[in-house]
Formats: sequence, structure tokens, C-alpha cells
Amino acid sequence: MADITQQMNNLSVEQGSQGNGSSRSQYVPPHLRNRPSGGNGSFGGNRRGGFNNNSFGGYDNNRRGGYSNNNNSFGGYNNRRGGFNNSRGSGRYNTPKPGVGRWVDGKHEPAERNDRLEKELYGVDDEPTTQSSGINFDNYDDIPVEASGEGVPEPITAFTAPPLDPLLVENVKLSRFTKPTPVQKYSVPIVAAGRDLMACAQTGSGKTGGFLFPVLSESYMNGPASVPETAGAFSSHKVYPTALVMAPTRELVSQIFDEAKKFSYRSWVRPSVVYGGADIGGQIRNLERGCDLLVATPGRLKDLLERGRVSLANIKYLVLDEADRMLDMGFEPQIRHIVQECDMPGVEDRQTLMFSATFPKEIQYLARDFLKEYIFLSVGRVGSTSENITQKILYVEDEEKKSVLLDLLSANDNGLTIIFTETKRMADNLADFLYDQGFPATAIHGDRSQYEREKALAAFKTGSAPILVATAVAARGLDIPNVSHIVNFDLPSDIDDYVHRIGRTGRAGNIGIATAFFNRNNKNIVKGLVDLLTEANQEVPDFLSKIARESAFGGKSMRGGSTRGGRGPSRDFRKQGGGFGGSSSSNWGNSSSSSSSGGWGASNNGGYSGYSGRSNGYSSSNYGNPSASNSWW
Ligand SMILES: Nc1ncnc2c1ncn2[C@@H]1O[C@H](COP(=O)(O)OP(=O)(O)OP(=O)(O)O)[C@@H](O)[C@H]1O
Repeated sequence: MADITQQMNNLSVEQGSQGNGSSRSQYVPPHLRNRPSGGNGSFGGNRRGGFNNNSFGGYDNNRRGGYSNNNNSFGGYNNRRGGFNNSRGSGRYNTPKPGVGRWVDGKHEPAERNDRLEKELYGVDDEPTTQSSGINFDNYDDIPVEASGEGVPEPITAFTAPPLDPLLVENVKLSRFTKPTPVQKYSVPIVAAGRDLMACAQTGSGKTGGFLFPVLSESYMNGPASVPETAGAFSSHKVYPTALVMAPTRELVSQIFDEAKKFSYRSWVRPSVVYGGADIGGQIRNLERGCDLLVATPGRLKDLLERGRVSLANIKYLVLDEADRMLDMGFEPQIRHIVQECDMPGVEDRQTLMFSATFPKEIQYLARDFLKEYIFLSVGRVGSTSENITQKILYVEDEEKKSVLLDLLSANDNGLTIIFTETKRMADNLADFLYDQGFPATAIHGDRSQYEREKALAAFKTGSAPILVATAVAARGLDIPNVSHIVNFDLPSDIDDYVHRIGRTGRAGNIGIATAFFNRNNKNIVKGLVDLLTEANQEVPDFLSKIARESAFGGKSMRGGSTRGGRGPSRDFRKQGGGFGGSSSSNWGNSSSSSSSGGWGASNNGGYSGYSGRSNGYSSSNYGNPSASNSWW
């Protein structure tokens, strides 16, 4: 990594314009300059057989890394009619299947271990598709965490049973996780105490485990609910999951599903996934094989509810992941319909966990309506970036971008690179260009079919196409091991999007580089960028400070100018209202915690009235290491 940084420091735009003498002055990247002419790099040949066309003939299709999750390989109960969903709680399964446990007479019977499945689920060390925690993983301990609300339970410090279920601890070990990340430390006891949670945490800090660990662990201890007596004659066609996770994109739900498979190995809990753009018939058949934990995009779930294939009557745990993104994508009506107008138990009879990178007003309304007396958890400063990511901002005019990109890619010959563009057309154009220049690139964006997107991701993950050109579709949530470099070929206009994009590297304590091409067209983001770089102890180039100063006179003062309030408050907004009489707040870190009045006071209706009358219940503590608050982010 140091080498790459060094080489990047030495880069200049002029270097990129050196031709190879041909009349088309086609750029020849340094690593190809001394090769005999005539080839197009090691994977050349027929362009249509390459990495970025729709035929996908050119790269090896290793499905392990992909998103083709219609095959619920552990679901396998074929007794469709007389199956598990009619068992009403006991002796659910007749035929044990590899890796699938049972709940029998009020007891959990985990399945035997299975070598083949373990290799499939957890991979083997040093495989490109497995990611271990990086050298800076221990620094997570230094991230300031603020937990506020009534009666915040003590965080756990290790993966131990108790409080976790022993099977969950075994699966966590198989995943090579040695200790919990901050969000996991808090979420485990919070969920075990029956509390609701609203969590904001930095990218790559383990939020998926933050909800999967406690939900699965509690499920292993408490077992399934029986099918409601009110279920009609057609209940055998329906599934009655105990836990529902909603997330915005197909890729993200598929990824959560893959994680859920790992941690539910050998247990009675069978995870399933449904998302739009894929054959619904196949998804229904998979659901019928067993569905205790359902991971879904809102649109497809609504469809399945309307078809009577899913009942939410048994939901004990509702998780909304990337809630702000779901609202951005216009899913609020579907989410409200699913949570409030179908058969899901009310807020008092389920536990609800919400994860969101930002906490603007719209999310606060959802929290007010979906959660009860929740604990607010803030890990790191909301919207901040990790110091594990070295951020470089280069001044590059639009017409020079391709040339500079080629230099960057030539300098970075190990690890995976994601290049973000603003438009789908540019993503395709750039991927084709890179292919022509001898770089194995593939593209992912919303105009590609689900099949193409899965293929592209699989090729990228396995390293057969180590360069992924992407639009915002890949910006959030995706967790791909060994991504060492993010290039913002086009900067987004919202600083939050920038944070999420670069968060695809530097995950789980690993290090990474993020390079952005900046020019005067990106003036709207300059203030946010300067603040962010400063906050993460990154170098702020002179040109950027200068443009920021100029722009300050132009009037935009908000970071990036997000229309939704962008980064939003990182603090529990309930503290700002007038309704928390007698609240006490102790702040052990150094984040400023002055509470202001106004805003969310008595004008709120609905779910908050219960809070306002408390005389002594509300407390807030900041458990971060006070000396460390500047050391990591
Ligand atoms: N306790 C742990 N020990 C080691 N690695 C972990 C641990 N928890 C999670 N990870 C790994 O860290 C990476 C990031 O986790 P995850 O995808 O849950 O982050 P996230 O907070 O949801 O990120 P984002 O905000 O980008 O969606 C994953 O590769 C995951 O396997």
C-alpha cells in the first residue's frame, strides 16, 4: 500500500499524456510499455468476449462470489404441504438436512458440523473472497460511542456465551471474528434486554453483525413462534418469518443474506432473500422450503404480501438497514404499508432496530413511529470517514480524467479498484475504454439486468475483473473484500454519497486509498470535502482550500448541500426537544453535547408522548475513550 501511495504522489497529469507514438496516440500504461506490440494485455482478444459486454463470455464465472442467491442451499425442506410451517411450534422438521438444526419440544438441536458446508460458507484462509480484519482493527476500540436513552445496558467486551448463544459464538469463530466491533458490543445487550435500537455507525464498522448477532442469538435461545391460530386454510402456502430485515438494494439484501447463512449455520433459523428484478416464482419456491429470517427489498416484499405468500404475523424482530437510503430511493410508502398496514405485530409487540448513516428529519419521523423508547447509538461521528482510508484529491479537468485514471490504475497492481461515475452512460463508456486499454474492467449500474449485475460483481469479487466501474448503485453497504482503491472519477454532489463510496475500502480495520478527481464543476461539494478531510486527519491540498475560501463568499455553507440535511445531527434528537424533563447527560468523550431546546418538543404527536412525562428516566453517556477521540477518525 505504501508503494501505491508513493507512486500516486509522484503522478502528474503530464505523465498521463505521453503517447506511444501511434497516430491515435493511444495511451500505453506503464506496465505495458515495454511489451511487444499487438497484444491488448493478458486478457485481450475478442472484445465482445471481454469483461464488459453482455455476453459475459470472457471471464471465468465463479459463482461463489456472486449474488445468485435464489438457491437457499440450507433450506431444503421439501415437505411443502405438511411442512414446518404447520407444525405450530414443536417437532418442526421430519428430515434433518446438512447444516440445518431443529427446534424440538422447546429445545434447540443444532445440526452436526459439515466440512463441505463450512468451506462453502466461511471459505479458507487467504482466499480472495474472504476478508479478515485488518491491522487497524484494534483502533475500533478508540471510536467514541454515545448511547443514550433510558437504562442503557452495559456493552459486552467479547463474543462469549452467555450472554450470546453458544452456537452463535461458534459460528462467529468460524467467521474468524475475534472480538466485537463497537456497534456489536452495544447491540447485543440492547436487543437481549428487549429494547429497540436506532443506530448510526461509520461505514465498514460491522453493522450487519450488529443486528444479525443479537437477533439470531435470541432466536436460538427462544425458538420459533407457532403459526397463528387465525391462519386460514391457505396457511401452508404462506411463510411466517420471525425476523424481517429490509434494505434498499438487491445487492445489499443478497449480502445480508449471505452473512445470515454464515451465522445461522446448524441452527433452526432458515434465512431467505427476496428482491425485485429476479424471477418471483423461484423466490416463492425458495420461501416455501423454509423462511425464518427474511431479508427483503421493500417493493418485492410488498408484492409477496399482496400475493398472500408471506405473513408478518410472527415477526419478533424488524430491522431496517440503510434506512436513510431507503427513504432516498422513495421506499417510504412501501415500508409504511408493510410495517403499519399489514399483519405485523405493533410496535409494543416486536423489537425494532433501525440503522442509518444519517439522521435527518424523515428518519426521525420513522423512528418516532416504528420504535418504542429506543436506545440511540452513535458510533463515531455520523458521516465521518475512517482514518484507515487515505484520501487523495487531485485537480483534474474533465478531458484529462481518463488519462490520469490510466496512470493511477497502472500504479496500483494489486487489490481491487472501484471507479465511481455519476452516470450510467459514463460507467459503460469508461469500462469499455479501460477494456480497450488493456485493463480488465466490468461495470455495474441500474440499467444492467440483475443477471449482468450479479455476473459483474462475481467477476470483480473473484478478481477476474479487478476493476469495477460503478454508479451510486454500488456506493452503499457493499462489502467486498480486498478493495484497496476507490476512484471518484466523478465526484458526487452530496458529501454523504462521497463518504459511502469511499467506505467500500478500509473496512474492518483494513487500509485503503480513495482518490477523487476534483475540478471547478465540483465546487458545490468543496466545503464538505475540506471539513471531512480535516476531520479525518487527511491532507487538504492548497487548491482545495483556496476554492473553498472562494466558495465561502458564494454563499453555500452546508457541507455538500444535501437537500435532506446531509449529515444530519449525530446526536439523539430527543435531547433537543423540550419533553425530556429531568434528563441527565454525562459525556465522557469530547464530542460537544450541548443540548438545545426547541425543535422536537411538544408539537410531536403519536409515539412520543410516552417519553415526555418522565421525570428521571433519561440518561446519556458517552463511553468513548476520551483520550482517543482524535486518533482514529
Ligand atoms: N467483529 C468483527 N471482527 C472482524 N471483522 C468483522 C467483525 N464484524 C464485521 N466484520 C467484517 O467487517 C466488514 C464490514 O462489516 P459490515 O458490512 O457489517 O459493515 P457496515 O457497518 O454495515 O458497513 P456499511 O456502512 O458500509 O454498510 C465485513 O467484511 C465484516 O465481515
